[in-house]
Amino acid sequence: RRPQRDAPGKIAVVGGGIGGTAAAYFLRQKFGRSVRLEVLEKAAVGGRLATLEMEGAGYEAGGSVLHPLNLHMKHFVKELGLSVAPAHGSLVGIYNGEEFVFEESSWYIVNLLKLLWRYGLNPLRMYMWVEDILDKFMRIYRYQTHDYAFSSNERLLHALGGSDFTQMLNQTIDEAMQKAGFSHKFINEVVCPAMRVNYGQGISINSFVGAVSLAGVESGLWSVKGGNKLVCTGLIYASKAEVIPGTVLSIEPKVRPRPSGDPVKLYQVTYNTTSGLTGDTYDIVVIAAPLSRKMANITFKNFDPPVPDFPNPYHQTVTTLVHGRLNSSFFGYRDPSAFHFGAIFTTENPKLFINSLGVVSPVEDVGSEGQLPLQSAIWKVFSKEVLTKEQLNLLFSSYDSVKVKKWLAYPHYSPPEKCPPVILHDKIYYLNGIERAASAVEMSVIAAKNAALLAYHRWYGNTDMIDQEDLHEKLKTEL
Ligand SMILES: Cc1cc2nc3c(=O)[nH]c(=O)nc-3n(C[C@H](O)[C@H](O)[C@H](O)COP(=O)(O)OP(=O)(O)OC[C@H]3O[C@@H](n4cnc5c(N)ncnc54)[C@H](O)[C@@H]3O)c2cc1C
Ligand SMILES: CC(C)=CCC/C(C)=C/CC/C(C)=C/CSC[C@H](N)C(=O)O
Repeated sequence: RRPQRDAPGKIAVVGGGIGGTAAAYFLRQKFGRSVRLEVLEKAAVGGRLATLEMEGAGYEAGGSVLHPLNLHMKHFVKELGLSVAPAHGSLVGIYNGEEFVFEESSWYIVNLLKLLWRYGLNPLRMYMWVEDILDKFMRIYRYQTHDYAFSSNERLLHALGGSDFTQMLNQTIDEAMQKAGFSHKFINEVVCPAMRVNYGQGISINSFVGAVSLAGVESGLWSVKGGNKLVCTGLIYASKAEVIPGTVLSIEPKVRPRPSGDPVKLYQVTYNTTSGLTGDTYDIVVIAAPLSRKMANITFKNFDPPVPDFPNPYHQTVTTLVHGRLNSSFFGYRDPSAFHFGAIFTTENPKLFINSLGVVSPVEDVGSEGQLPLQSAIWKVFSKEVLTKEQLNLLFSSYDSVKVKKWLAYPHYSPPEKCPPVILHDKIYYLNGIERAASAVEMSVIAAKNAALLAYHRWYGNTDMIDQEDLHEKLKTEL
């Protein structure tokens, strides 16, 4: 479609994580070569995609695994000439604080029989339940390939799975799975550990993020060779955006006269750099960082009506990398040689001070099978609080190095949830509201593409490309 007006002159993207860098990429794709794109980043490009160095090698410390059906991320890896590394599989044990309630065997048939014996058909039914949700979720790729955009996160979810999807934000994964007939034992012993390993929270999280979390323990997971953050630096390069190191402090609407005399509406973005306070004006602003006082902490000055606050508490998760030997007796194994788990998930137990732990491989070498857990290995521990020396001494019989990264990792989920708006003002778009539905790398990319399409259609007045009803039916007949 031929644009009826000039392209915007300058666009600011606040935040250089996967959401911000993907937004820069899609904005370039839509608005073309002439627009100046600036990505304002207060820390490191990559954001929650980051590695920690240990003994000369890098390990994923934040977002680490991607699903085989995360098609945007797959596309980026291909387009940017990066390589996929399959996540290595290790034997999983589910620990309840007293004993292992499930111990994975290296024999497929043994696992099948154990699962059937303990949980009946629940595991198979869960797989089908998640597949049904994923099937609907995949519709987003078709909509976005055809350039359709949504003005709110709720409308986007509704277009994928109707009111079943939007309702998922109003109930816990516990309620949803109980309603669907899953047993308490299965929910507590299998579903809950998956929520704890992925989101550091139990079965009271909303059922949409719960389903995403269950997808996050399926087989076929992968990561990016060299580190997932390479996608972010690659997207910056591909989008020809300029990264400005600085902390955005405030955004304010301004009206300036054009050379012709007509007024033009712009946004004044003020940011702090190492050389002091500075700023610039932009036609469009895309915010790609969680907006709350403890996170992006941006003041919206002189907006009428005011841009509201979004009370959106984020959950603290601590990643601890430990090079050492696990103390198998802590987990009730007197004979260390019988201990064969490379990943330990946990059920809800107030006595437990960890959510999970697992052997990890360096980002350069992710495809290789993990070391035998008995030998000294690099373990990644997820916990709510920073582990004390005493706790480390309980978990490990010996260790020589420890690295810690404290995150405000993802929303603290507490349904019913309401996602913050995508449109904060005429030409200010916000990506991270989608995290209230589910926080995951691919979710940020989907939100980034949606914001870029929305910004483009609203700039050129293509109202027929926004919030179309029955897209699934309409696109069935369109090739
Ligand atoms: C420990 C952990 C494990 C995870 N594991 C997975 C996983 O395995 N798979 C998965 O899919 N997801 C995972 N996630 C979630 C995933 O990492 C995030 O959902 C995703 O990376 C969010 O990307 P984003 O760009 O939206 O936000 P961010 O990555 O947080 O990017 C926001 C950026 O904005 C910058 N910024 C903030 N405020 C300002 C400001 N005022 N001015 C300028 N810059 C600012 C920040 O420095 C940051 O770089 C995990 C998250 C954590 C913490
Ligand atoms: C968005 C869709 C459809 C799928 C994403 C599934 C996925 C990969 C979910 C994981 C989300 C998450 C926050 C994981 C955190 S921990 C990851 C891993 N277990 C680790 O040990 O680092």
